[in-house]
Amino acid sequence: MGDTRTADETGQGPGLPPVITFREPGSFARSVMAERHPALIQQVRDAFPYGPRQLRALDALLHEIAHGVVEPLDHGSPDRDLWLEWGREHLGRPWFDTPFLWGESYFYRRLLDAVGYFGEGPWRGVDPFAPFKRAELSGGTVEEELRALDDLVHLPAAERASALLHASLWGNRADLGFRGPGGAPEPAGGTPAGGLVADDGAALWSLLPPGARATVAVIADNTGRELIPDLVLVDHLLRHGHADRVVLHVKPGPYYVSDAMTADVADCVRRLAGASGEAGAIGGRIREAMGAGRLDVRAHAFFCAPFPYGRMPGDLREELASAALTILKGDLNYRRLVGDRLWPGTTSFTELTAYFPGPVAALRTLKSDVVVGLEPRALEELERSGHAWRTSGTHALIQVRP
Ligand SMILES: O=P(O)(O)OC[C@H]1O[C@](O)(CO)[C@@H](O)[C@@H]1O
Repeated sequence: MGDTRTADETGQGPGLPPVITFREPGSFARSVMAERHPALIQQVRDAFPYGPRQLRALDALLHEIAHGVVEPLDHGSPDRDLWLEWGREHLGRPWFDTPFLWGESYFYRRLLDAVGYFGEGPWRGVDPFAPFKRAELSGGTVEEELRALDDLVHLPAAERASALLHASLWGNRADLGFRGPGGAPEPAGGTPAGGLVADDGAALWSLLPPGARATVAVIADNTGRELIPDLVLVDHLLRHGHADRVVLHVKPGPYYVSDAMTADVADCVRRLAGASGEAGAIGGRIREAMGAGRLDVRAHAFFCAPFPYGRMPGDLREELASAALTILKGDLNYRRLVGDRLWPGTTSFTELTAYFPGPVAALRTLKSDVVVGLEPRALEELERSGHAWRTSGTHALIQVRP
């Protein structure tokens, strides 16, 4: 069957670089659908004593991805109609023909259907990724990272601020989906293996002068080893007057394995508050800030939608417009911010994000092909390195559009 979709529907409009799909043999996106997703289904299958219904549904999803076409959500799924609309151009076609952003997002939604997350039965509301999140939170690495906070207490404020910003940035490398079977190994030792390919850190701090009574929005990404340093940074912003109020945006449901939901925020705050030393003090202050409404948690449905932020609904746009700065964490949020396309690496970050309702800062380790805003010389050097710098999580960036 020929492709009868219009340029708009495929996202391959004139003048724009191609939208990334799973089609390209050897591409990173293809490996996500062909290797990572099947491995993840197996991990979830192993982690729970599911009944025959869930096991059959997981097997069917696995088979559908490899051999079938994209099927709609189950009858009775609360958002079936929404996804019928969102998937109008993709349902009924092979999974590998769908855009990377849409297909990956829909995969996670289908996984929730398979395990009965939205169903009427006993598995309703059981986060299929909870065991992985729990193991990370109670593990030795988090323990060490919490203890390391004691070393920062006596640093001058500016140095501490920079250290906390970098901890939040590199926390994005600790991504459970990324580390799973089929994923690249995590660089050892918790220290950054590459460097920053762009560093607008100074511009970020200049947008948050102490005493400005600003609201800062943080669009969170992963829980655990990423959300903990995010919360530590939030505490610093509130405590040192860089922000008067912080709104932390999380996902309304399980997504991309380790993405933070409200329940995960609660677990991370509990983990902090239960620790000794500076970590415990920070946990106590975060609880207080939440109780006083200085730290608000929101879970807008759009954060699990398969679209770039250019399509954000009016209420979210209005909310972000009122922030002095939106800090946007992680790789997926970056793809949604600039558009999941094969942009030339020197494309202007400022121009691509001009539509965003207010000043925005992206904090991201590189875990997919999309990257913009690089200096031509830096890009050349990276390309010459022969290293998988775009996808291996060894490099990171801080990019700001004031
Ligand atoms: O948690 P992050 O930083 O958004 O990373 C998620 C990234 O991992 C992947 O899901 C691949 O496993 C990418 O497609 C995605 O951009």
